[in-house]
Amino acid sequence: MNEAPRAYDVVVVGAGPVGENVADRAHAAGLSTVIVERELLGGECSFWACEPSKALLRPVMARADARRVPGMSRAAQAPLDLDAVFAHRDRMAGHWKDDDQVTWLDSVGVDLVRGHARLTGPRRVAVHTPDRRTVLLTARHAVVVCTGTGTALPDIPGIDTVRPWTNREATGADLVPGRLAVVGGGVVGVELATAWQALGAHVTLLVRGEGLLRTMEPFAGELVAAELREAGVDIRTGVEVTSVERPDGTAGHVRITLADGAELAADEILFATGRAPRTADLGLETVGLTPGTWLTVDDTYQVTDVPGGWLYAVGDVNRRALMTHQGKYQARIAGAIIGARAAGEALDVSDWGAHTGTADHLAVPQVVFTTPEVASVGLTTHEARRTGRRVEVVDYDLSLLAGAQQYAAGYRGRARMLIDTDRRTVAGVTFAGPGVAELLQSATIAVSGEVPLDRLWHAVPAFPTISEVWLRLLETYRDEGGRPL
Ligand SMILES: Cc1cc2nc3c(=O)[nH]c(=O)nc-3n(C[C@H](O)[C@H](O)[C@H](O)COP(=O)(O)OP(=O)(O)OC[C@H]3O[C@@H](n4cnc5c(N)ncnc54)[C@H](O)[C@@H]3O)c2cc1C
Ligand SMILES: NC(=O)c1ccc[n+]([C@@H]2O[C@H](COP(=O)([O-])OP(=O)(O)OC[C@H]3O[C@@H](n4cnc5c(N)ncnc54)[C@H](O)[C@@H]3O)[C@@H](O)[C@H]2O)c1
Repeated sequence: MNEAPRAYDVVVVGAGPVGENVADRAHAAGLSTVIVERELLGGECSFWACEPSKALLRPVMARADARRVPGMSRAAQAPLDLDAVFAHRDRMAGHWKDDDQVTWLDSVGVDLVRGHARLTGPRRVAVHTPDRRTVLLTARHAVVVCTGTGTALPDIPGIDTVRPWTNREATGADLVPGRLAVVGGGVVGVELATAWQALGAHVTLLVRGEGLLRTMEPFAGELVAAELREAGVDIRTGVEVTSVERPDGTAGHVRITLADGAELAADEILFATGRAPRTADLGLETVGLTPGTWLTVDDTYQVTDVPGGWLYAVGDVNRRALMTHQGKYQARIAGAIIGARAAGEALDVSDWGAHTGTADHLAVPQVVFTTPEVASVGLTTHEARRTGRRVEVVDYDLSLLAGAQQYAAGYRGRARMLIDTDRRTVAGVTFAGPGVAELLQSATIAVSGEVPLDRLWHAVPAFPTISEVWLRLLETYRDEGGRPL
């Protein structure tokens, strides 16, 4: 039975990390707000992506570090305690329960409707609830779509018969497969190959291109590939999976055929082949959009092809920067924008202004949790070439740092800084090496703050830490200049 429509200022669809933050900010701006969720509040990140994957990787990375510390190396040779690792993962995934998020949502004054939401026209949303009711919602100011993404499975013969792993199975499994094939050499592929190899699987990484982590500086993928190989991962580059099947039925192994006719067998196959927007069953056709497509937005997160300025898309679903922290940044800005527009206030839409998304394309920080870690922000040389930016490139070998030698015997790592030649500011930084993740915020501040090089000389890194790389990069630039692209 349908109830009478409930009117709110703001209707948020999807309670992943991004939807939760949009709702919080909209409510904080004085707007009545409801959020709709069909699975668990907290979304992919909390239960099947960031949290469980990092929980699986933390012991792996700590053991890799310990193995390089003199005096600890022998103690760190033991296999991982799988029960303890999985118990940690289960805890970090909140045991796949969202009670804490419900309590939090309640505390910030946002209403919750559980069920599957679909647009039914401008400013209108119908929610089909688990108890088969339809709740109708209308929005006075904004509907904000934060429905995220799911694994984009390639259209390969047999794929629907082999029970392929996606990020959900690969972050939630309790049993270690004997042989795991991972398709895709992006972030998900390399992180989960790292985790499952260390947990005891024999991992084969099937990569279409010529290297790993192709959107980052090439040295990052090379360092990660070298360590994966040392750990026993069979990396095959330049290969294309053309079909998959379980010849002995669902319990048997997966036979994987490659474009060159080669075959291999695995117990499970993980597709880490990118993401697809969750917009196929969202009623997009009722507002003139095509179901299943990404939602293109302007810098205020309004969907560009929908008139009236009431439809926003925030987080993964707008494809600007598919990371939790970046989506939450967008959520804070979008909440402020919706609040300001509702109050009739003027918007500050200049770059880095309060009402424009800037960091999600000019200063996107990312950490890849592998051994070694990779951390990058801002431009890469590839991006600089593509966009025609005038930059100079400065490289430094991290193993030369006293801090790196203290950190680990035989430390291997590298850093690259891109200097904007005209403005003499830092346009991008990439670090690859053990322990570099926590260095990243220093680089993010330099890039987003557009800190002049002359002032960076006064930001003195402590001795002996890996952060002395900042000083060495500046000295290299002073003494040798940067290499123009
Ligand atoms: C394996 C893996 C590891 C990752 N690790 C990291 C990491 O370490 N750091 C990082 O920053 N990012 C990481 N990411 C990316 C991160 O998970 C996403 O960027 C983030 O989850 C996006 O948040 P979101 O709120 O936009 O979408 P989601 O988290 O996908 O949430 C969307 C929510 O909308 C709900 N929903 C969808 N459609 C409807 C509907 N019609 N009605 C009602 N509800 C609906 C869904 O159920 C879901 O709860 C990882 C991704 C993967 C796959
Ligand atoms: N630590 C983190 O911040 C983190 C961790 C995991 C995921 N993420 C985010 O999640 C998103 C998704 O990650 P992802 O690794 O799935 O996507 P991705 O786009 O980064 O990488 C997918 C890879 O799969 C390859 N591929 C696509 N189709 C293929 C096919 N048919 N056969 C072989 N290879 C194929 C692509 O060429 C690409 O290299 C990323 O945007 C990433 O930012 C972030």
